[in-house]
Amino acid sequence: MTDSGPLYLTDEFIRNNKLLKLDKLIPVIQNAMASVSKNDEVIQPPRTIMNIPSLNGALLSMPAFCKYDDALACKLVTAYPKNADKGLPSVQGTVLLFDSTTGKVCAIMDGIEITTWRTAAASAVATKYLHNGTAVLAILGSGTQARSHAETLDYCFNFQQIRIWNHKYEGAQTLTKELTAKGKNAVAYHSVEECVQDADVIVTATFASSPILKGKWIKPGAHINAVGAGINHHSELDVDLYKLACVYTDTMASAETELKGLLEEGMTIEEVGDIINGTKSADRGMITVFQSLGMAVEDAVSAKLIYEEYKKIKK
Ligand SMILES: NC(=O)C1=CN([C@@H]2O[C@H](COP(=O)(O)OP(=O)(O)OC[C@H]3O[C@@H](n4cnc5c(N)ncnc54)[C@H](OP(=O)(O)O)[C@@H]3O)[C@@H](O)[C@H]2O)C=CC1
Ligand SMILES: O=C([O-])C1=[NH+]CCC1
Repeated sequence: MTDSGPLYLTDEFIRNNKLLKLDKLIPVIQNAMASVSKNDEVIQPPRTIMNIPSLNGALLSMPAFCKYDDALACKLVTAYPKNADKGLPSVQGTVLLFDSTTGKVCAIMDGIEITTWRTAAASAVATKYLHNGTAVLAILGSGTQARSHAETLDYCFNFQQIRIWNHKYEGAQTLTKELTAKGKNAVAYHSVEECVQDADVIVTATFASSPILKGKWIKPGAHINAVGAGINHHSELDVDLYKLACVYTDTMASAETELKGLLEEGMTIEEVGDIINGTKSADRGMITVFQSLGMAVEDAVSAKLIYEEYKKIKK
């Protein structure tokens, strides 16, 4: 019996062949988020987060099975915040996609495209279910996630203005110029307070290890997608903001360990999936926070989507 081994898809191939288009990815991610909040549809053990303090890096292992999409996969992903100094992405990884009936590896994929777009798609889904307005989008950070969030959220909501703040102003200017070149009304800000004033939707996508966003700056009813995962998952927003807001996440199973600090403060956290499924209703009018942790099942269904799209172009 001959076996040519698993398919290998690079980030470049996935990007160049448009195997992860937003019109297909967003519904797939929405289904995954909804499935997590239903019994029996997703198997997703808490991920292993191995911090390596001496190297200022981390390695995460993220396996998942989604019955709905028949997607069995495992992502290994690293986060090295200082990689920009070396001209490398901070978050890199590999996703193994398995045949769920035999356990055979059917594809090995680079994980940057998957992580970049599935994270923004999850924020777009959360925003769809929790927001109250879409005139002004404010993004804190100007890296990979800031870019994918600008594109994905604008694709979904067509904002009148996109504001960018970065701890180094040049980063905000660069991303603003890129967005302006694409015909967007984009503005770079020196101050976070001014950037988020009266914003309807805010994204935090930085490696900040102490709070950069304060509750007192946010207008009532604004929605925040808190994406950054520096030293821990809730370092970008100050505690007062969490206290003011209704807080949602992607999976409570991870929140119980990764958001332990917030839960110990007595905060209630709900899954966005329950809102999608209609089993709970959103608190419209309140400030809402989607604390994105990132889920293995998002990687699994994205890898499955890429594999199916690849089979179409190879026919
Ligand atoms: N929730 C999820 O599912 C996922 C979360 N993430 C997290 O999202 C965040 C952004 O990732 P990504 O865009 O890939 O990384 P990038 O390195 O591409 O971007 C990081 C951004 O954070 C800024 N930054 C770095 N250090 C600080 C600091 N101390 N204070 C404030 N800003 C800072 C950088 O600015 P500059 O470059 O100018 O220094 C840059 O704008 C990370 O925390 C990452 O772990 C990533 C993937 C998935
Ligand atoms: O979910 C994910 O892939 C990640 N979360 C933080 C860094 C990478």
